[in-house]
Amino acid sequence: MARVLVQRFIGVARLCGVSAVAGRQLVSGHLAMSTLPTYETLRLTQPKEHVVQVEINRPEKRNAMNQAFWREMVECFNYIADDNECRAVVVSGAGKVFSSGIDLMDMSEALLSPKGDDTARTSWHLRKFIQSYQETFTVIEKCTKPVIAAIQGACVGGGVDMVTACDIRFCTQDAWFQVKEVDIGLAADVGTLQRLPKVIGSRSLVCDLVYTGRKMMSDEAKSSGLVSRVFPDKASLMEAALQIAEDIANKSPVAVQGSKVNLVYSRDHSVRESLEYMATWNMAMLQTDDIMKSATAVLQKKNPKETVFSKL
Ligand SMILES: CCC/C=C/C=C/C(=O)SCCNC(=O)CCNC(=O)[C@H](O)C(C)(C)COP(=O)(O)OP(=O)(O)OC[C@H]1O[C@@H](n2cnc3c(N)ncnc32)[C@H](O)[C@@H]1OP(=O)(O)O
Repeated sequence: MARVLVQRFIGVARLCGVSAVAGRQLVSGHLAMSTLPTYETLRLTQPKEHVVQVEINRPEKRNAMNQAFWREMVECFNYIADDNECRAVVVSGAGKVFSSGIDLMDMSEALLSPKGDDTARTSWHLRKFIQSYQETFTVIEKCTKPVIAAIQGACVGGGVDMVTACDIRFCTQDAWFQVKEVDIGLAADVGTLQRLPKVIGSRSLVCDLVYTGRKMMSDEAKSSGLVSRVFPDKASLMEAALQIAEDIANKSPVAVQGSKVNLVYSRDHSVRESLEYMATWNMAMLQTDDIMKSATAVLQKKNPKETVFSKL
């Protein structure tokens, strides 16, 4: 029976022009890559085919999020969202910590002393400013490519806002997390209060962390579900993060990115609404050639790397 199915799939796959080409496209021993943009605060590299690594690159300031960072993240993720070579993203921090949160020495004047002709106008501008900072992390969620956060050392304030917008979180044993906004006199306003309760199940724990600003160490981060895996050091963390990114990038981008879109949707809607959305989504996406390619590879017990999917 299995053989008949394999032959049937192979027959149809041939008709569809599917070729199970082995290996990746290497150019003189290097992965072929499109030119990645350069930024002041972010370093983009392509460590594996179809994988982009976004590294916050201010290690001497513990990757504090200065004004350039808040702007560049939006540019960077809009670029990645449109880059059909990229199928998975790893975000990380250069040096010994992931991020120390907002740059306390480079906070925008729009935040510290908002201007306007009266209270309404001042508030209006401040609201727009806050929304623009919210977009810095919402772009991670809007980007249909899965984003894996690799966290070492401190992940403070804005760092927590950032990683809660990611799809998968891994950390090192020495990692710690701190929703520190109350300590600088504000309610966290760029994602933590909205996303953290959906990431970790316990509302009591969320309130405990948010109201006290205490540190949560990696073991508690793991037991609460904030991170799914803990590694002894940064080297093993990065290896695992890049490996899972590569595994994801080897699969059908139609299947993976459709899954992300629908997971994000279902987090914010009822099961009934989400099933409706899914049915409408898949009435188009089920017509992809990727199903035939993937099913043929499964039946032939091929390594997923051997199946080549066209760009999305
Ligand atoms: C609309 C607004 C939305 C956004 C809100 C966001 C809010 C937040 O993010 S609240 C959290 C603010 N962050 C902090 O309170 C953390 C402050 N930093 C630390 O606690 C420590 O630096 C840390 C534990 C992260 C690391 O400690 P370590 O001993 O390894 O380094 P340091 O010697 O302290 O720092 C080295 C240099 O980095 C500078 N630096 C560190 N954090 C920040 C920061 N958040 N902003 C600006 N600069 C930072 C520090 O001053 C040192 O610089 P230098 O003296 O020039 O060497």
